[in-house]
Amino acid sequence: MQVTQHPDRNRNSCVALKYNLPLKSTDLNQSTDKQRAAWPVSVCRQRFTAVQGLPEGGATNAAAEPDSDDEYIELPEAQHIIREANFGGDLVADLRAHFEKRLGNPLEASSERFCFDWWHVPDQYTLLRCPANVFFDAGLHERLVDALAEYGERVLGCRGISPLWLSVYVDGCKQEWHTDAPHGPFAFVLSLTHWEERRFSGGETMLLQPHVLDYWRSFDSSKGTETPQLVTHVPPQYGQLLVFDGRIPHGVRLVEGTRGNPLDGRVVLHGWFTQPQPFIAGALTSEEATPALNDCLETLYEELGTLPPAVGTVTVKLDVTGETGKVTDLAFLANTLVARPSGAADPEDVTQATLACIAQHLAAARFPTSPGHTAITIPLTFA
Ligand SMILES: O=C(O)CCC(=O)C(=O)O
Ligand SMILES: [Fe+2]
Repeated sequence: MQVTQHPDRNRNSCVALKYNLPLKSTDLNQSTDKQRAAWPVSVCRQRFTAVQGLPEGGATNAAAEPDSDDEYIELPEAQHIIREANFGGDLVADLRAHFEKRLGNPLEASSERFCFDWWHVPDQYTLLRCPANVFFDAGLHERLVDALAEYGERVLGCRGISPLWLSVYVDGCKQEWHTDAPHGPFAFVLSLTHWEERRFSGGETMLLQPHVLDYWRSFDSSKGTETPQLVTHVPPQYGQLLVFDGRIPHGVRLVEGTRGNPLDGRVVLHGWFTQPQPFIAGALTSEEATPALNDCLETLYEELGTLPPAVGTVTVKLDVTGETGKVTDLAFLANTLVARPSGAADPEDVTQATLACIAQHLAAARFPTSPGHTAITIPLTFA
C-alpha cells in the first residue's frame, strides 16, 4: 500500500483524542449477518491482511500475502444513503393508525389536535411540523425512540437521537436545498406516507450526487447532464427508514395535489442520530477493555495524522475472543469518509488508506482475557 506523506498542515484530525468509554453496555448480540446485509461491502480497490497474519502489536506495513480470502478485510466504499424497508415491524402501522385517529375526523376539534406549526422560512422551508412527543402518546413515542436508538447504536455506532419531529407536507410544502451537519453525523426520515396510493406529485427526498460535489474531477465536455444525473430522489416508501449523510446538500421536492388534506399528504418522522461513541457488550466490562482500546487508538491517531485529510464518520465493530483477547473479526458498519482536496492525492486512495490504517490498528488490538466473547463498536469521527 502506497501512502504519500503529507506536510503537517494537511494532517488528518480525528476529533476525539481518547475516548472516555461510557459505562453503560448494551446487549448488541444481534445477528451480525443482518448488519452486513444492511451495509453491503463493495469490491475494494485495495485489500490487505488483517485479523490473521498481522505482526504482534499491529503493523501498517504488513505486506504478507494471505493464503485465502478469509484472511482479507474488504474496505467499504463510502455510503451516504441507506434505505431500510419495513422498519420497526408493527411500529409504523401503529404510528400511522394514531396519526389517522387524531386527524381523521376534522369535526373532533379537541384542543390536543392543534399542535402543528405551519413552518415557513421564505424560499427555504414550508411544511407542517410538530414535536413527535407532543403528537404521539407516551408509550408509542417511547417505542419509536427505542427502535431508532437501537438501530443507531447497532448499525451506526451512535448512542443518541435528537428530539423527533412529525412533519406533514400538503400542497405547497417543500424543503429547498440545505445541509444539517451540526445536528449529527446521520439524518433519518421514517415514512408514514402511503406512497403507492398517493395522489400528489413530488415529496421525494432529494440529495446531490457525490460527483456533483467534486464536479470538475469527472467533468466530461462530451456529455450533457440532467436532473437524474445530478440528484438522487428517494421516495418516502411507507415504513422506510432513510438514513443519510446530512452533510450532503438535500431537500424535499415540492408537494402538489393533496388538496390540503393532511391524510393524503407526505407524512414523515425525522431527526438525527447523534453522539457517536464506542460501546462494549459481552464478557469484558468497559473498565477492562478501555485501557487496551485507548492504547490502540493512540497509535492509530498518530498514524492517521500522517495521512492526507479526510472528513466523515467510520464505524467499526470488533469481535474479541475471551480466550486470548485477540480480535477475531472486524467489520465496517458505517462509512461516510470523503477525502478533502489536498495536493495530488487521488481521493479514493486517501479514503482507502485511511480505512486500511483503521482496520490494521484495530484488528491488532489486544484485550485482556475474559470468560467469553465481547463485541466492541467504535465510531471514528473525522472533522
Ligand atoms: O423529510 C425529508 O426527507 C428530509 C428532512 C430534512 O432534511 C430535514 O428535516 O432537515
Ligand atoms: Fe435536512
